[in-house]
Amino acid sequence: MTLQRPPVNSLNLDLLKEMSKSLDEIAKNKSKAMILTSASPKVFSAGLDIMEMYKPDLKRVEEFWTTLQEVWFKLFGSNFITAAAINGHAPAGGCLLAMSCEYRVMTGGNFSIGLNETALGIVAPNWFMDTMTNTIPVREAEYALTTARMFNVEEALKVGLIDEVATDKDDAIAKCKGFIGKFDRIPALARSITKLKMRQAAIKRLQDGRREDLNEFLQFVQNPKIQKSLEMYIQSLKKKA
Ligand SMILES: CCCCC/C=C\CCCC/C=C/C(=O)SCCNC(=O)CCNC(=O)[C@H](O)C(C)(C)COP(=O)(O)OP(=O)(O)OC[C@H]1O[C@@H](n2cnc3c(N)ncnc32)[C@H](O)[C@@H]1OP(=O)(O)O
Repeated sequence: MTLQRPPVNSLNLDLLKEMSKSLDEIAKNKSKAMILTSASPKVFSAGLDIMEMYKPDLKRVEEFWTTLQEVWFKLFGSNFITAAAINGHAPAGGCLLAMSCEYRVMTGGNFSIGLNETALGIVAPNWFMDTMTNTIPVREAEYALTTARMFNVEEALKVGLIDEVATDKDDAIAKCKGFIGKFDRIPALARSITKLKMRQAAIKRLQDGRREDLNEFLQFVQNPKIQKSLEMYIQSLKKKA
Protein backbone atom coordinates (compact mmCIF):
# COMPACT_ATOMS: atom_id res chain seq x y z
CA MET A 1 0.00 0.00 0.00
CA THR A 2 1.61 3.22 -1.14
CA LEU A 3 0.59 6.50 0.47
CA GLN A 4 0.31 9.14 -2.22
CA ARG A 5 -1.06 12.44 -1.01
CA PRO A 6 1.43 15.18 -1.86
CA PRO A 7 3.21 17.02 -0.51
CA VAL A 8 3.64 15.16 2.80
CA ASN A 9 1.01 12.37 2.99
CA SER A 10 -0.75 14.11 5.84
CA LEU A 11 -3.66 11.95 6.95
CA ASN A 12 -6.91 13.72 6.13
CA LEU A 13 -10.37 12.14 6.16
CA ASP A 14 -10.24 11.13 2.49
CA LEU A 15 -6.85 9.42 2.77
CA LEU A 16 -7.91 7.61 5.94
CA LYS A 17 -11.10 6.39 4.24
CA GLU A 18 -9.05 5.10 1.29
CA MET A 19 -6.68 3.33 3.67
CA SER A 20 -9.58 1.79 5.54
CA LYS A 21 -11.08 0.52 2.27
CA SER A 22 -7.73 -0.86 1.07
CA LEU A 23 -7.16 -2.67 4.37
CA ASP A 24 -10.60 -4.29 4.00
CA GLU A 25 -9.72 -5.42 0.47
CA ILE A 26 -6.39 -6.88 1.60
CA ALA A 27 -8.17 -8.81 4.36
CA LYS A 28 -10.89 -9.98 1.97
CA ASN A 29 -8.61 -11.13 -0.85
CA LYS A 30 -6.65 -13.23 1.65
CA SER A 31 -3.33 -11.58 0.90
CA LYS A 32 -0.49 -13.09 2.88
CA ALA A 33 1.11 -9.74 3.66
CA MET A 34 1.12 -6.02 3.12
CA ILE A 35 4.00 -3.56 2.87
CA LEU A 36 3.15 0.05 3.72
CA THR A 37 5.27 2.71 2.05
CA SER A 38 5.11 6.18 0.54
CA ALA A 39 5.31 7.62 -2.97
CA SER A 40 7.17 10.66 -1.63
CA PRO A 41 10.98 10.60 -1.81
CA LYS A 42 11.36 12.18 1.64
CA VAL A 43 8.20 11.85 3.72
CA PHE A 44 6.58 8.58 4.81
CA SER A 45 3.72 10.52 6.41
CA ALA A 46 3.60 13.88 8.23
CA GLY A 47 0.93 12.43 10.54
CA LEU A 48 -2.56 13.74 10.97
CA ASP A 49 -3.57 16.58 8.68
CA ILE A 50 -3.55 19.56 11.01
CA MET A 51 -6.11 21.28 8.78
CA GLU A 52 -8.68 18.61 9.78
CA MET A 53 -8.35 19.76 13.39
CA TYR A 54 -8.13 23.50 12.80
CA LYS A 55 -11.51 25.31 13.00
CA PRO A 56 -13.22 21.99 12.30
CA ASP A 57 -16.71 21.17 11.17
CA LEU A 58 -17.93 19.00 14.07
CA LYS A 59 -19.54 16.28 12.00
CA ARG A 60 -16.50 15.92 9.75
CA VAL A 61 -13.97 15.95 12.58
CA GLU A 62 -15.94 13.23 14.37
CA GLU A 63 -15.82 11.10 11.22
CA PHE A 64 -12.12 11.94 10.86
CA TRP A 65 -11.31 10.59 14.33
CA THR A 66 -13.50 7.49 14.11
CA THR A 67 -11.93 6.66 10.72
CA LEU A 68 -8.47 7.01 12.24
CA GLN A 69 -9.52 4.62 15.01
CA GLU A 70 -10.83 2.20 12.37
CA VAL A 71 -7.61 2.32 10.35
CA TRP A 72 -5.67 1.54 13.51
CA PHE A 73 -7.94 -1.42 14.40
CA LYS A 74 -7.57 -2.79 10.87
CA LEU A 75 -3.80 -2.29 10.65
CA PHE A 76 -2.67 -3.05 14.21
CA GLY A 77 -5.16 -5.90 14.50
CA SER A 78 -4.74 -7.40 11.02
CA ASN A 79 -4.51 -11.16 10.41
CA PHE A 80 -2.13 -10.65 7.51
CA ILE A 81 1.57 -9.86 7.95
CA THR A 82 2.41 -6.16 7.93
CA ALA A 83 5.71 -4.37 7.32
CA ALA A 84 6.54 -0.70 6.81
CA ALA A 85 9.14 0.50 4.32
CA ILE A 86 9.68 3.92 5.86
CA ASN A 87 11.27 5.96 3.09
CA GLY A 88 11.22 9.38 4.77
CA HIS A 89 10.11 11.34 7.83
CA ALA A 90 7.49 9.71 10.05
CA PRO A 91 6.37 12.11 12.80
CA ALA A 92 3.33 11.54 15.07
CA GLY A 93 0.54 9.79 13.12
CA GLY A 94 3.16 8.72 10.55
CA CYS A 95 5.06 6.97 13.34
CA LEU A 96 1.78 5.46 14.59
CA LEU A 97 1.15 3.84 11.18
CA ALA A 98 4.69 2.45 11.05
CA MET A 99 4.53 1.13 14.63
CA SER A 100 1.18 -0.53 13.91
CA CYS A 101 2.98 -2.81 11.44
CA GLU A 102 4.96 -5.83 12.65
CA TYR A 103 8.30 -4.88 11.10
CA ARG A 104 9.90 -1.60 10.14
CA VAL A 105 12.70 -0.88 7.69
CA MET A 106 13.76 2.76 7.34
CA THR A 107 15.90 4.25 4.63
CA GLY A 108 19.09 5.92 5.83
CA GLY A 109 19.33 9.67 5.44
CA ASN A 110 18.44 12.71 7.44
CA PHE A 111 15.00 11.39 8.36
CA SER A 112 13.30 11.23 11.74
CA ILE A 113 10.59 9.19 13.38
CA GLY A 114 8.74 9.52 16.68
CA LEU A 115 5.70 10.71 18.57
CA ASN A 116 6.23 14.45 18.98
CA GLU A 117 2.79 15.34 20.40
CA THR A 118 3.96 16.85 23.71
CA ALA A 119 6.08 19.39 21.80
CA LEU A 120 2.80 20.62 20.28
CA GLY A 121 1.16 20.79 23.71
CA ILE A 122 -0.88 17.68 22.90
CA VAL A 123 -1.21 14.47 24.93
CA ALA A 124 -0.95 11.45 22.65
CA PRO A 125 -4.04 9.23 23.05
CA ASN A 126 -3.64 6.00 25.07
CA TRP A 127 -3.68 3.82 21.97
CA PHE A 128 -0.78 5.80 20.43
CA MET A 129 1.13 5.15 23.66
CA ASP A 130 0.10 1.47 23.73
CA THR A 131 1.32 1.08 20.16
CA MET A 132 4.67 2.54 21.18
CA THR A 133 5.04 0.32 24.25
CA ASN A 134 4.22 -2.63 22.00
CA THR A 135 7.27 -1.61 19.94
CA ILE A 136 9.96 -0.31 22.31
CA PRO A 137 10.56 -0.85 26.05
CA VAL A 138 8.17 1.01 28.39
CA ARG A 139 10.97 3.10 29.93
CA GLU A 140 12.19 4.22 26.48
CA ALA A 141 8.61 4.94 25.42
CA GLU A 142 7.91 7.10 28.48
CA TYR A 143 11.11 9.04 27.91
CA ALA A 144 10.41 9.46 24.19
CA LEU A 145 6.75 10.46 24.70
CA THR A 146 7.38 12.99 27.47
CA THR A 147 10.33 14.60 25.66
CA ALA A 148 8.63 14.47 22.21
CA ARG A 149 11.73 12.67 21.02
CA MET A 150 12.24 12.47 17.29
CA PHE A 151 14.72 9.66 16.61
CA ASN A 152 17.17 9.75 13.74
CA VAL A 153 17.59 6.48 11.84
CA GLU A 154 20.53 5.20 13.92
CA GLU A 155 18.79 6.07 17.20
CA ALA A 156 15.56 4.44 16.03
CA LEU A 157 17.46 1.25 15.19
CA LYS A 158 19.27 1.22 18.54
CA VAL A 159 16.05 1.56 20.58
CA GLY A 160 14.15 -0.96 18.41
CA LEU A 161 11.73 1.54 16.92
CA ILE A 162 12.87 0.25 13.54
CA ASP A 163 14.24 -3.21 12.79
CA GLU A 164 16.57 -2.57 9.87
CA VAL A 165 18.12 0.27 7.89
CA ALA A 166 17.97 0.26 4.08
CA THR A 167 19.96 2.10 1.45
CA ASP A 168 16.87 3.19 -0.51
CA LYS A 169 13.19 2.41 -0.99
CA ASP A 170 13.80 -0.68 -3.18
CA ASP A 171 16.16 -2.06 -0.56
CA ALA A 172 13.60 -1.28 2.17
CA ILE A 173 10.93 -3.19 0.27
CA ALA A 174 13.33 -6.09 -0.35
CA LYS A 175 14.12 -6.21 3.37
CA CYS A 176 10.39 -6.15 4.24
CA LYS A 177 9.93 -9.07 1.82
CA GLY A 178 12.77 -10.85 3.63
CA PHE A 179 10.82 -10.47 6.88
CA ILE A 180 7.63 -11.74 5.25
CA GLY A 181 9.57 -14.73 3.85
CA LYS A 182 10.42 -15.82 7.42
CA PHE A 183 6.83 -17.02 7.74
CA ASP A 184 6.99 -19.41 4.80
CA ARG A 185 7.55 -22.33 7.15
CA ILE A 186 5.36 -21.17 10.04
CA PRO A 187 1.70 -22.23 10.06
CA ALA A 188 -0.34 -19.11 9.23
CA LEU A 189 -3.04 -19.63 11.84
CA ALA A 190 -0.55 -20.08 14.69
CA ARG A 191 1.25 -16.93 13.53
CA SER A 192 -1.85 -14.74 13.31
CA ILE A 193 -3.36 -15.95 16.61
CA THR A 194 -0.05 -15.30 18.37
CA LYS A 195 0.15 -11.80 16.90
CA LEU A 196 -3.39 -10.97 17.94
CA LYS A 197 -2.90 -12.34 21.46
CA MET A 198 0.19 -10.12 21.82
CA ARG A 199 -1.87 -7.10 20.68
CA GLN A 200 -5.19 -7.98 22.34
CA ALA A 201 -4.84 -5.82 25.47
CA ALA A 202 -4.22 -2.64 23.46
CA ILE A 203 -7.04 -3.44 21.02
CA LYS A 204 -9.48 -4.14 23.85
CA ARG A 205 -8.54 -0.93 25.64
CA LEU A 206 -9.57 1.16 22.64
CA GLN A 207 -12.62 -1.00 21.89
CA ASP A 208 -13.85 -0.48 25.46
CA GLY A 209 -13.00 3.22 25.55
CA ARG A 210 -13.70 4.14 21.95
CA ARG A 211 -16.52 6.61 22.67
CA GLU A 212 -14.58 8.20 25.53
CA ASP A 213 -11.53 8.57 23.30
CA LEU A 214 -13.68 10.30 20.68
CA ASN A 215 -15.20 12.61 23.29
CA GLU A 216 -11.77 13.58 24.58
CA PHE A 217 -10.69 14.36 21.04
CA LEU A 218 -13.83 16.42 20.35
CA GLN A 219 -13.32 18.41 23.54
CA PHE A 220 -9.71 18.89 22.57
CA VAL A 221 -10.44 20.31 19.11
CA GLN A 222 -13.11 22.63 20.48
CA ASN A 223 -10.80 24.14 23.10
CA PRO A 224 -9.95 27.75 22.10
CA LYS A 225 -6.41 27.47 23.53
CA ILE A 226 -5.75 24.38 21.41
CA GLN A 227 -7.12 26.17 18.37
CA LYS A 228 -4.72 29.06 19.01
CA SER A 229 -1.78 26.62 19.31
CA LEU A 230 -2.80 24.87 16.11
CA GLU A 231 -2.97 28.22 14.33
CA MET A 232 0.53 29.12 15.48
CA TYR A 233 1.83 25.69 14.51
CA ILE A 234 0.33 25.95 11.02
CA GLN A 235 1.95 29.38 10.62
CA SER A 236 5.32 28.02 11.74
CA LEU A 237 5.10 25.18 9.19
CA LYS A 238 4.20 27.62 6.42
CA LYS A 239 6.95 30.12 7.40
CA LYS A 240 9.47 27.30 7.16
CA ALA A 241 8.53 26.77 3.51
C1 LIG B 1 -5.99 13.74 27.63
C2 LIG B 1 -6.38 13.22 26.29
C3 LIG B 1 -6.13 14.20 25.23
C4 LIG B 1 -6.73 13.69 24.00
C5 LIG B 1 -6.30 14.54 22.87
C6 LIG B 1 -6.79 13.91 21.73
C7 LIG B 1 -6.24 13.95 20.57
C8 LIG B 1 -5.14 14.78 20.11
C9 LIG B 1 -4.06 13.93 19.61
C10 LIG B 1 -3.77 14.17 18.19
C11 LIG B 1 -2.59 13.36 17.82
C12 LIG B 1 -1.88 14.03 16.73
C13 LIG B 1 -1.20 13.35 15.85
C14 LIG B 1 -0.56 13.98 14.68
O1 LIG B 1 -0.16 13.30 13.79
S1 LIG B 1 -0.51 15.69 14.61
C15 LIG B 1 0.52 16.05 13.21
C16 LIG B 1 1.92 16.11 13.66
N1 LIG B 1 2.79 16.26 12.52
C17 LIG B 1 3.80 17.10 12.52
O2 LIG B 1 4.03 17.81 13.48
C18 LIG B 1 4.63 17.13 11.27
C19 LIG B 1 4.68 18.49 10.68
N2 LIG B 1 5.41 18.49 9.43
C20 LIG B 1 6.75 18.45 9.36
O3 LIG B 1 7.46 18.36 10.34
C21 LIG B 1 7.33 18.52 7.99
O4 LIG B 1 6.34 18.94 7.10
C22 LIG B 1 7.92 17.20 7.47
C23 LIG B 1 6.95 16.03 7.58
C24 LIG B 1 9.22 16.86 8.24
C25 LIG B 1 8.29 17.35 5.96
O5 LIG B 1 9.10 18.48 5.80
P1 LIG B 1 9.23 19.14 4.34
O6 LIG B 1 9.41 18.10 3.32
O7 LIG B 1 10.28 20.19 4.48
O8 LIG B 1 7.81 19.76 4.05
P2 LIG B 1 7.18 21.14 4.60
O9 LIG B 1 7.38 21.24 6.07
O10 LIG B 1 7.70 22.27 3.76
O11 LIG B 1 5.63 20.92 4.34
C26 LIG B 1 5.07 21.00 3.03
C27 LIG B 1 3.65 21.47 3.16
O12 LIG B 1 2.90 20.53 3.92
C28 LIG B 1 2.27 21.17 5.06
N3 LIG B 1 2.23 20.21 6.17
C29 LIG B 1 3.25 19.60 6.75
N4 LIG B 1 2.83 18.77 7.71
C30 LIG B 1 1.49 18.88 7.75
C31 LIG B 1 0.47 18.26 8.53
N5 LIG B 1 0.74 17.35 9.49
N6 LIG B 1 -0.81 18.61 8.31
C32 LIG B 1 -1.12 19.51 7.34
N7 LIG B 1 -0.18 20.13 6.55
C33 LIG B 1 1.09 19.80 6.76
C34 LIG B 1 3.19 22.36 5.33
O13 LIG B 1 2.49 23.35 6.04
C35 LIG B 1 3.54 22.81 3.94
O14 LIG B 1 2.40 23.50 3.42
P3 LIG B 1 2.57 24.68 2.36
O15 LIG B 1 3.14 24.02 1.14
O16 LIG B 1 1.19 25.20 2.17
O17 LIG B 1 3.50 25.69 2.97
